[in-house]
Amino acid sequence: MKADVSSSPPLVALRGISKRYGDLLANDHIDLAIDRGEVHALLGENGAGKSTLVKILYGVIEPSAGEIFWEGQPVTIGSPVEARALGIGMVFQHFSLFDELTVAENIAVSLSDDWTLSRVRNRLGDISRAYGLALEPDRAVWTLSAGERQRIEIVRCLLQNPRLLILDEPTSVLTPQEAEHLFTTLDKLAADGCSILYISHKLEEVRRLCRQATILRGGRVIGTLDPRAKSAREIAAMMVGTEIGEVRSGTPHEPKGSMLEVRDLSLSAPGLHGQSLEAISLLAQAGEVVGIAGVAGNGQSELFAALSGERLAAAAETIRIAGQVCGTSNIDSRRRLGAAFVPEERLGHAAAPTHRLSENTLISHAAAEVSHSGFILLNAAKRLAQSIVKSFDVRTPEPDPQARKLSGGNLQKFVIGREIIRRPKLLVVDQPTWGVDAGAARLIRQALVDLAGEGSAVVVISQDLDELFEIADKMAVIHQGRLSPLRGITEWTKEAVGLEMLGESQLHGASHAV
Ligand SMILES: Nc1ncnc2c1ncn2[C@@H]1O[C@H](COP(=O)(O)OP(=O)(O)OP(=O)(O)O)[C@@H](O)[C@H]1O
Repeated sequence: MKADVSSSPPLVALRGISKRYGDLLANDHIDLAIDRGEVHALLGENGAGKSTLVKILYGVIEPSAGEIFWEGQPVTIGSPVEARALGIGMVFQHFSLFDELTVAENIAVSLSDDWTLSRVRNRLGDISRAYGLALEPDRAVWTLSAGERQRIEIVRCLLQNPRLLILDEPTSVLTPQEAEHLFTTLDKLAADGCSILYISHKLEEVRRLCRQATILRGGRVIGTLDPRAKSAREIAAMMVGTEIGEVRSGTPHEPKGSMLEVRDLSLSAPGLHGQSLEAISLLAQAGEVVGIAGVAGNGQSELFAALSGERLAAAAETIRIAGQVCGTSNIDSRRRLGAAFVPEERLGHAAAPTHRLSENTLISHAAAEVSHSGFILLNAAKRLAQSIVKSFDVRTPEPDPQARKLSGGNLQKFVIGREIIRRPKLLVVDQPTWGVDAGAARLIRQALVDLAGEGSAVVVISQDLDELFEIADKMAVIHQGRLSPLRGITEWTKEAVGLEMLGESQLHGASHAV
């Protein structure tokens, strides 16, 4: 630790921090020190104990053992209020916002009383501009995309001039340009002496940003390093303890018939500020992965809601699944046609947090295998949950835990596994590898490619362009509720996708002969 050699103590030092959940040691005698102005990465596979450690530092959970030193003095951080009083700010992986309140109101309620609404509004504009984090103060949070919600969390912290800023997967829902803005901001903050503890599974950005990294595995520190001195591949191998391979492409397949056909789908915006969908047409055939790229907030969640039946189209013929018209059918009817859906928000939308994994299988497996004559077959549900856990390498802290007890990436594997194991004819998945580690991302991508290889159609809505280039056979880009033409993946370049994302392809004459 740097503390021993530098003349002044580090800003924060953790010594022997442990956290026990029943038999599980989520943190096992962790030592970690961060100097002023240091950008320090906390790395580790899903379930390694990263969130647990930073929640301890932010006063959300109490450690079972160990000490925290702030500028050399022992401190007890009993709550987030105490953490903030010390100068610790945190941006969480799961957002904690009030849907019905506006952006400015959400920020004001979380700050101390001297932050009046008008003061927040005034500062919000400055901060948003300075950091490239565009936000409209009067928009209700429920109308915002995940990316925009995360911006609120980041701005909320920055308004408090933190001395240590903790960011848990901050770029998962940002566009590459927004992420680059954020890095510039973080560089500036660090140059001004603010320390940053940065959790990310994106190792290239860790290499771009951080000078120090601590790697956790199984709750223990297994090493510290300068991430610039190693390749992303080497760091990933250290994290999971083994080399991570590439996704094997499926056997080249001839698309075999339409599994999803969308014709001229238009839907008004769900609320004042949501995105309307404009004449969307899309074809996904058996045996292929179709990618939908785009910047958050351009209609992805509205498209997902329309495809899944959470919102209904005006005419049934607008959407066909496996050849059957279903534009006005609800989600259960669409599941009965052989479709499966994985929404972006895993906790709350895709999984019920306080229910056990076995109970969470009922969300989409209500038919046949886990119920009979209206009765739930609990043992069958448990067996099903177990087989998902096994096939998708879901690491659980106990047998059949509540969903909220899983780390973010492990819950994602469970939710995707729950749908894939049904062998749907059509799978529509929104942001499949959000917050999952390199090993788990590979597992999920491979599972999607394999599903298509077995003859299903897979529609992947993703902000991760590299992911789409790796697994999609065809791709379209969504921008302001309109979908670009669907093209074979090899016909796309990153530049062409970028222009479509910005809605500028027509200006540059890149597409659409009329
Ligand atoms: N409330 C809880 N009760 C029981 N076990 C828990 C609880 N919260 C976390 N765990 C377990 O503690 C371990 C560490 O989880 P943690 O969320 O810290 O991992 P992580 O490294 O942040 O993972 P990810 O990258 O997936 O977010 C996991 O095995 C997790 O299942």
